[in-house]
Amino acid sequence: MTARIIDGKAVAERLRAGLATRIAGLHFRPGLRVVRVGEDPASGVYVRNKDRAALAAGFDSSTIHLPAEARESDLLMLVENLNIDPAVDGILVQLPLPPQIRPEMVIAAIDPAKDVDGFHTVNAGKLVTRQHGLVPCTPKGVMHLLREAGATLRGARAVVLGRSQIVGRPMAQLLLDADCTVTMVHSNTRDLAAECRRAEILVAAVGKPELVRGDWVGEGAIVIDVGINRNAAGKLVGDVAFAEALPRAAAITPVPGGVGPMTIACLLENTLEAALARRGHT
Ligand SMILES: NC(=O)C1=CN([C@@H]2O[C@H](COP(=O)(O)OP(=O)(O)OC[C@H]3O[C@@H](n4cnc5c(N)ncnc54)[C@H](OP(=O)(O)O)[C@@H]3O)[C@@H](O)[C@H]2O)C=CC1
Ligand SMILES: Nc1nc(=O)c2c([nH]1)NC[C@@H]1CN(c3ccc(C(=O)N[C@@H](CCC(=O)O)C(=O)O)cc3)C=[N+]21
Repeated sequence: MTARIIDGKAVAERLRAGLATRIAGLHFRPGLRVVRVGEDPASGVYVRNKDRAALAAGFDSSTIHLPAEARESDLLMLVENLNIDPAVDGILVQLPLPPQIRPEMVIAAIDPAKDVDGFHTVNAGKLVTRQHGLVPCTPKGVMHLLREAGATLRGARAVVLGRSQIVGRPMAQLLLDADCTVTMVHSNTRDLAAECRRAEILVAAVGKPELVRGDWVGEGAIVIDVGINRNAAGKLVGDVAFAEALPRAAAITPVPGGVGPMTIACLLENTLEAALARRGHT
């Protein structure tokens, strides 16, 4: 068998086109502000991609760039101004931040109703208690891709590799809510390969280039590769050895062109959701 390649770029384009249509029918433009501090080169690419996609879909989007030496209090004051600005529906503070700024303080300062990353404790708490809130973009994008791939979720054995606050944990929660049988594996797991091999749905979010080898992938598994890493040759690769996984998986996402574009599309989806919720639509 050779796996079907799940085209995240195409799915993201369709999602964004749907958002553009909905926004064209509104009497206002949902507002997104992306805050970038310093010059992290990877952030530069993502922030530009977000801005371009947001503007194309009809959002009122802009990036606010603070210098690398900005103090935590400068950023907190900026967040407070965005919180009270009625034109702003979504606030995203690009991570990582420079070392003098504590990310948890900044995330806690964002109005949960404008927290389009879904990182605030209020939104994280809503996710685990199954209340309606803003859901982190990357796991939300993965769920879209699984549905597009025609995956049967109910009762499926899902394995999530990685347990970060922004990807692994919310990912496991969403899979659980979709009635998967979920296993989370991490750096203390004994025999990672064996755990992964049992997965019917395998989501890799570890940040280790090509950690998941071909023989970690069960026959017919659906493999979602969240990782975005540069390998020794400077090439962009995922957490899964793509060529090795291809003959075993039923479907697999590529890197680039898989989960990454979905993260941006879901950021826009969250911004529209936040804009409607703030105006009393549900
Ligand atoms: N496509 C997209 O839109 C996005 C992609 N990413 C990418 O996804 C990847 C993961 O990101 P993120 O979740 O933020 O990363 P973190 O570094 O926050 O978390 C990594 C997780 O993987 C686990 N881990 C690390 N090494 C190993 C190992 N050798 N074996 C088993 N488990 C391991 C860690 O375990 P432990 O908890 O035990 O330390 C941790 O839970 C990165 O490549 C990142 O660039 C991230 C966000 C968005
Ligand atoms: N507050 C915050 N929220 C985030 O969601 C957030 C963040 N900080 N910091 C960094 C990570 C990473 N991230 C990506 C977004 C898009 C692509 C993406 O579009 N990737 C494309 C292109 C990749 C390329 O060519 O470099 C692809 O995979 O095809 C990747 C990664 C969001 N993150």
